[in-house]
Amino acid sequence: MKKIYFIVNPISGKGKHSITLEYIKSFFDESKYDIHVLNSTYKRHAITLTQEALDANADIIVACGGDGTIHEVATQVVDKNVLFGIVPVGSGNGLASNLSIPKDIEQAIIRVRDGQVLKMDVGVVNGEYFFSNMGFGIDATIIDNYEKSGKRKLGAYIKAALNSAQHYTAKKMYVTYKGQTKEVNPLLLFISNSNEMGYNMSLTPKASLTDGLLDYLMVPKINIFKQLTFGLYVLLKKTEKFRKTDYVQTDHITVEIVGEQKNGFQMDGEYYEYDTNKFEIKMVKGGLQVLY
Ligand SMILES: Nc1ncnc2c1ncn2[C@@H]1O[C@H](COP(=O)(O)OP(=O)(O)OP(=O)(O)O)[C@@H](O)[C@H]1O
Repeated sequence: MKKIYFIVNPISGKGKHSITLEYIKSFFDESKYDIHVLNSTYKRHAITLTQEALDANADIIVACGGDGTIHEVATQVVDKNVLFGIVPVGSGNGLASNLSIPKDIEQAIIRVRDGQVLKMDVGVVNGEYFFSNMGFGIDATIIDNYEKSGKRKLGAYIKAALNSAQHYTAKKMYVTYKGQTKEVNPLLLFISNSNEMGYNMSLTPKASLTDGLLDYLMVPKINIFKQLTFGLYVLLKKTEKFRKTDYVQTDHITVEIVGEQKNGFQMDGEYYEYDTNKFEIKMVKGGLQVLY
């Protein structure tokens, strides 16, 4: 008998999905599978629910939500003998797209039942896991402003992006990789495991979930016209060809932010603030066994 826990974020995406125990059971043979459904009722609740599933010796734990929910569930199962599944009902669904997991709920549940296992790499920043990407530049500021707005609509996101573009101030940082240290003032300092950010967009099209490497992309603070040009390179998925871009693939990066003691960054699309100015980013190769 296989024990499967589905951890559902009921507000993911537009919150219009309804993944109930009865619905999920209709896909599984009851003599072979013991199915459980747990709904998150507040931010980061999925972490506790995943612990509950682990304590109950789950064989498979499935995150039903967007990249935020995937982050909360997956952090608990890295390097554990549990399979991880995804039913992508978020708004962006970057990681699920990179794994070619269908957006159709029914098809995604069938992947959990019949799919193959991929041992995917996991990023680590100062001991915290991330699965898609993290960043110290304007992406972090946009997410911070968006979260502070308290709204979850696309309009709030666009407003946060415009506001951040106007008021963003680049911080001086020292970045070290492959034995060399560079001083940078980034508009973007983006480190990615996945080749998709969601909405079919990518800053790091060459990234692979299984190459043991992180893709580092740094674009310095540039004027608004050059930013628009860079936007075109993003749409064409050719960011590394933009003249000012520094793009490398490596398994170890350190970032030291000059001047401030408290520093924020985004990780899998959520904003975090740490009481340090030194960050070490590395990988757990093949640390997550994901069904796809
Ligand atoms: N019941 C709840 N009420 C409020 N927030 C919740 C609840 N359950 C989970 N959350 C929080 O909702 C946030 C967003 O979740 P998630 O990433 O799954 O959806 P999304 O933002 O629509 O998708 P994406 O990240 O792909 O754009 C997460 O930070 C999660 O902790």
